[in-house]
Amino acid sequence: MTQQATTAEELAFSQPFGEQEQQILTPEAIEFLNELVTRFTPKRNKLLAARIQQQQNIDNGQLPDFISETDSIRNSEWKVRGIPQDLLDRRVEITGPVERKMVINALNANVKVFMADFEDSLAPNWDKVIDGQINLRDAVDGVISHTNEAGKIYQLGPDPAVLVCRVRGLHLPEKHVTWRGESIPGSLFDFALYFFHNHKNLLAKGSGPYFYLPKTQAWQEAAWWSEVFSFTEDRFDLARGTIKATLLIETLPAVFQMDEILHALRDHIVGLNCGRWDYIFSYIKTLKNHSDRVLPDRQMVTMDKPFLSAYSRLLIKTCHKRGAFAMGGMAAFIPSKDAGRNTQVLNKVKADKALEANNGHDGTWIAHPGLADTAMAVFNDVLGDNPNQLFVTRDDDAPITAEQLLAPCDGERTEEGMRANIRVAVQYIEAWISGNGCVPIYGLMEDAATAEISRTSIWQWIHHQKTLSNGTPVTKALFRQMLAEELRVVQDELGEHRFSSGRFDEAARLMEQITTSEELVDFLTLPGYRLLA
Ligand SMILES: CC(=O)SCCNC(=O)CCNC(=O)[C@H](O)C(C)(C)COP(=O)(O)OP(=O)(O)OC[C@H]1O[C@@H](n2cnc3c(N)ncnc32)[C@H](O)[C@@H]1OP(=O)(O)O
Ligand SMILES: O=CC(=O)O
Ligand SMILES: [Mg+2]
Repeated sequence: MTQQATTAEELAFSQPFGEQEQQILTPEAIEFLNELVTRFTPKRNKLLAARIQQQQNIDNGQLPDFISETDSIRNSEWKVRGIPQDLLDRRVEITGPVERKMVINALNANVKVFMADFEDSLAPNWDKVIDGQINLRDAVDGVISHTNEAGKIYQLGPDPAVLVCRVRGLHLPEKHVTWRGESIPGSLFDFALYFFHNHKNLLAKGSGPYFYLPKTQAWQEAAWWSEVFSFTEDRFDLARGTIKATLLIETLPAVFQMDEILHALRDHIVGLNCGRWDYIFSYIKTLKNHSDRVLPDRQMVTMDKPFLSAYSRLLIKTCHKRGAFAMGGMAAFIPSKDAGRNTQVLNKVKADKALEANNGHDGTWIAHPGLADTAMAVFNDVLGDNPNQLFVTRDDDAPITAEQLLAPCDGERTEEGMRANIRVAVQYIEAWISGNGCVPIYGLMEDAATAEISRTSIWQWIHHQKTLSNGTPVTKALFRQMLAEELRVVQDELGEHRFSSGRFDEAARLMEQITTSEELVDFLTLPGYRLLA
């Protein structure tokens, strides 16, 4: 094992370079990473600072709105550069963390695209991000295989899904690599390494370096990505527009800037996606000081609620006007081994996907291969012989207003809802700090986005002194009492062995801190990352 302290100018690596690192962190790859970090980190830091400024305005009473300075972009005619052949039909996309077996299963599923995730579903400990890069490289090379403990061999089938890599959000650092003494942006780490190791082979087989960009809050962030992509294309002598991105509209500020985002990235963008779970989290976070917009129990906040329906319809309208895809999002249900319950799950998924397809979305997300046939059948029905629904312009939809996008969501806040939020958030945090970023809890897929909704809901209910439907005021004391009680419930559910060998004390401590703090903690993954290897 070689200890690699510093390399290429100023990047410093805190981890030893073992066999895995040596495959991915080659001198040439580091040189490219170093160029990106040096060139683009200062601007990224300014963009994060601008988020804080924007949030202060909203905290002081302003509501998010469309921007008047960019009227000309919204009101003029233009289109995005174009969509590559292998992305023209993406009616069902599976998502999942970049673990070896799951990568193979996802690529073999009955889907068009696999979104390989370094973000919401990955707890980015060092080994996992390096391993994830190796897995994706091997998948692109067509040589990925895996043998499980029972001896079952996993290999790629004949017609794997198109690979799209989701890099970490702009806020997430990669703490094992520093530049000028600061952690480098995780997004640049993921982008640089995936691009460097795969672009040639992807292009050689008629695909390309495709990315999903998460948690954007402003069109200037999209412009930053455009600069990163253009710089990379020039650096590797590739034609402008070779790198393609789909950007998640999953923050409240971003929904007001969709035209501007598409425009800023017009050489590279192929579509936007309704990342509904982060969007709901962002609605809570962005409007955290607005007592008239506190959300009810999490399960009440469904895509047919007016503010979410407006979001989906505006995204479709905006994208299709510009020749870009309008991707739907994730139903968090996962298959059940109980046949009766599974029928219910499939019916719920069917209804959710039918709403999206009938709205005009070009495709949708699933969290589990067991949902592929159901989602595919719904989209096949609506799309017919068309590969997508770019022709659905929704011209008859009345203009969608800021008021509709911000509309308060009706529904009860219940004691059971609050207790469920606690159990879900604590179990998720425990999994995350233990290195597992996506887990099934009570029949739902839970990841960083869904867990954020659970923990910020309680913060907001405390902050605005809301009352539960049984008349009990939500206070810090009530939360602390419930946290202790629900930990015992979790202990009973999981059994003594799992509970005592886990990190539930640390998870509960973190949950207590971020729920009772005066200021809302921006992302649970930031304090969580300090507890991750
Ligand atoms: C809000 C958002 O950001 S959504 C996007 C991020 N979230 C995700 O991507 C969720 C991805 N999904 C998952 O991680 C998983 O489905 C979980 C954790 C929710 C459930 O996983 P499990 O408990 O392993 O499910 P289960 O036991 O039913 O899996 C059955 C098989 O399907 C595989 N599988 C399950 N989900 C996936 C997936 N998303 N991709 C590929 N394979 C999968 C399992 O690996 C397992 O394979 P095997 O039979 O060969 O061993
Ligand atoms: O990333 C997707 C989401 O729903 O959040
Ligand atoms: Mg998300």
